Amino acid sequence: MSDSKSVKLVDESNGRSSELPLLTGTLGPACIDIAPLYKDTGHFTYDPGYGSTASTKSAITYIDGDEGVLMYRGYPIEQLAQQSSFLEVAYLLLHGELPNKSQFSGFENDITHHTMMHESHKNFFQGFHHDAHPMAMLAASVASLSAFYHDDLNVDNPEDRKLAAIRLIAKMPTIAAACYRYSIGWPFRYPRNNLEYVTRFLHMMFEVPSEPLELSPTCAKALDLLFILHADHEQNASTSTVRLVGSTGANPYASIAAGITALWGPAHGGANEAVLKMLEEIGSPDKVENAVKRAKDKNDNFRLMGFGHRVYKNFDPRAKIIREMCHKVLAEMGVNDPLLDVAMKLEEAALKDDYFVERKLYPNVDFYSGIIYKALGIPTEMFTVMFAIARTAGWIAHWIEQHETPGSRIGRPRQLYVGAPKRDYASIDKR
Ligand SMILES: CC(=O)SCCNC(=O)CCNC(=O)[C@H](O)C(C)(C)COP(=O)(O)OP(=O)(O)OC[C@H]1O[C@@H](n2cnc3c(N)ncnc32)[C@H](O)[C@@H]1OP(=O)(O)O
Ligand SMILES: O=C([O-])CC(=O)C(=O)O
Repeated sequence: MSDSKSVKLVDESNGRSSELPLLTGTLGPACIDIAPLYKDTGHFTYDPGYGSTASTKSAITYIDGDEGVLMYRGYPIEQLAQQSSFLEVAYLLLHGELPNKSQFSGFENDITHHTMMHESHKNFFQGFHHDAHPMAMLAASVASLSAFYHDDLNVDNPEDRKLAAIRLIAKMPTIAAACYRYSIGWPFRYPRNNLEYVTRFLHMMFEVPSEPLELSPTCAKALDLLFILHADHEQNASTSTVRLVGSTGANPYASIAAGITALWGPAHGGANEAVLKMLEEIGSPDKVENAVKRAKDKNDNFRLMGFGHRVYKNFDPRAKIIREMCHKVLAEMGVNDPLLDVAMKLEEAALKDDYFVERKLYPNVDFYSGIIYKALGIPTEMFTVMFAIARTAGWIAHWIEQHETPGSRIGRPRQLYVGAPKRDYASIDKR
């Protein structure tokens, strides 16, 4: 490869070399001339990073990246954020319609029934190093669900798929809280099933024996809102991973565990943890200018975490809602976090800077979420775990949709081979 914008293909049979631009497009007959090894592949599209390839049809989530529009099953995210609850949104993603009262109470009962972790499942945690990252424990723990619920699971049976979805959505907060408590050496808490989804999770996270946990309604509402906003986002890297793994017929727990590992990366869901660390590193509003300067320097690998998006070339609508909630939560909790001043100054500086304006780099969902998590007492290492709890609803909705779609095929992208042409093997003493 000669540089990042083109690829050099050499035909050693005649010594000809050609530069092939790294552009999205179709390698048709013209390619035959450039790359003899492609003669028999005919026609395919080269699209690094899948910038313009739709891998599937889906009826779950719609995004208009130029206008900053996001809808779940046709409902604008702003309306869901204001009027719905995470569990209702999970039902909507799974079933395609909002539930009526009896459907919702049935769904809530099903979820509540499955909140417990198997007692033997807890033993897995003892094998983890005490300072393991909670995302590492979460991924391994969710993958291990395959070892508990395999006997009765037939991925081709709609009832089994539904049960797997309920189990995952129900157990995720329990497993997530266990990851946190193990990391600080506290005993696990059983889920208190008389509580609602979000409050139950906060109790499992923070409750200390014999001390009742005081939770403000703002705290629970803020977390529920964050869960709604993170629940789905069409073919992001982790959801595409779930679908790719799912396309092989792998069980849902294995598929979702793969999604968790994809989410962990700092270019994706891991950005929420990276944002907070970046804001702490910047430290004060007067250091923002230097951070922006560094982010623009192509010789410095520092990027503004929480900025930019593959699809949104306008404000991420979720970031607007979270920013507003961030001010509200901090005000109601009486928290004065200087990191919010750094974040606001950073947003202001980037939005005025030609580099960010020309590239249409705006704050994304991860930019302000960490400041709310921090105010709620969630430790930084748990931020991506929080994202994973919410995204489980979207992941499993996609996994189910994939299995319900007739004619779904195994995911199998092609590659553009840029290696050596055919050559003859030489024995080791002749090399
Ligand atoms: C839940 C989520 O997953 S939301 C995304 C969370 N990730 C982050 O916040 C990490 C920071 N952001 C990024 O790394 C990127 O913007 C991504 C991964 C989100 C999107 O990546 P892509 O769509 O592949 O965009 P790409 O990396 O090609 O960037 C386009 C241009 O903007 C620049 N750019 C993109 N994001 C940033 C950033 N955060 N800071 C500085 N420059 C940036 C790139 O250097 C590139 O510049 P160039 O044209 O001069 O080469
Ligand atoms: O859509 C993406 O690429 C990333 C994202 O915002 C998400 O997964 O929520």
